[in-house]
Amino acid sequence: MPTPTSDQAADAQTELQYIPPCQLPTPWATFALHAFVEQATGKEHLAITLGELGGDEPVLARIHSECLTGDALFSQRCDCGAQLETALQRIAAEGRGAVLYLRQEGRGIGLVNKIRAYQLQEAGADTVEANHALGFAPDMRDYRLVKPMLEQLGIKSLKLMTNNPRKMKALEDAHIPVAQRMPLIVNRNPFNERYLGTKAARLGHWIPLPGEEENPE
Ligand SMILES: Nc1nc2c(ncn2[C@@H]2O[C@H](COP(=O)(O)OP(=O)(O)OP(=O)(O)O)[C@@H](O)[C@H]2O)c(=O)[nH]1
Ligand SMILES: [Zn+2]
Repeated sequence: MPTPTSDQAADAQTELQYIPPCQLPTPWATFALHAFVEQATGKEHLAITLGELGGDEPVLARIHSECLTGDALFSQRCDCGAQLETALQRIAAEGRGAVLYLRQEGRGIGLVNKIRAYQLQEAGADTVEANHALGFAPDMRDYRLVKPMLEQLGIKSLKLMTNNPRKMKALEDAHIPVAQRMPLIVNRNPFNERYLGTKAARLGHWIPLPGEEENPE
C-alpha cells in the first residue's frame, strides 16, 4: 500500500463535514450560520457570513478563536467579546463578509485550563507565564482548517480584522491570501490593560501601548 504524502495526511487531519446554513438574525444584520464538523475531533466550528462571497473582491473577515468567557459571559479580562461584536457590526455595515468561529478556546488549551491560567494570573503570572506553568506553549492554536472552510464558502482572499502577527504568519504559511490587514483594537479597560500589554510585549500583537499611535502601520 503506498505511503500517503504529507499533503494527503494533512487533508485527512483537516477533513470537515459541511452543514449548510440557517439564518442568524442579530441586532446588526441577518447572517447565515454555517457549521463544519472536524472529523478527527468532533469539534463543531462555525462560519457567520453575509452577502455574496464569491468573486475576486477580498472579503472582510475575522478568524475568531473561541472565548466562552469573553464571547458569551461578558468577561472584561480580554477583548474577545468586543472584537466579535465589532467584526459583525463592520461586516453588517459593509453588507458582505465572514467570521470564522474556531473552537480553540483558551488559545487551544481549553476552557478549564484557561480558568487555571486565570488563577495563576490572579497570583501574579502574566498570560504567557501562566501557560508555561501549566505545561503549555503560549499559543497552541492551529489554523489548518481555515483553508478548507474558505474554499467551501467560495472565499478567495481576505481583508482580515486582526492585531495578531502570528495569525497573519499562520495564514501565509497555509497559502491563504490576505489582501489587507485591518486593526481591531476595541474595549481597552482596567481589567484587560495588563493582558493587552502582555500580548503586545510578549506575543508581538500590533496593539499600541497607552500613549502610542493607534495604527502602527
Ligand atoms: N491560555 C489563555 N488563553 C486566553 C487568555 N485570554 C484569552 N485567551 C484566549 O485567547 C484567544 C484569543 O486570542 P487573542 O490572542 O486574544 O486574539 P487573536 O484572535 O489571536 O488576535 P486578534 O485577531 O488580534 O484578536 C481565545 O481563544 C481566548 O479564549 C489567557 O489568559 N490565557
Ligand atoms: Zn477572550
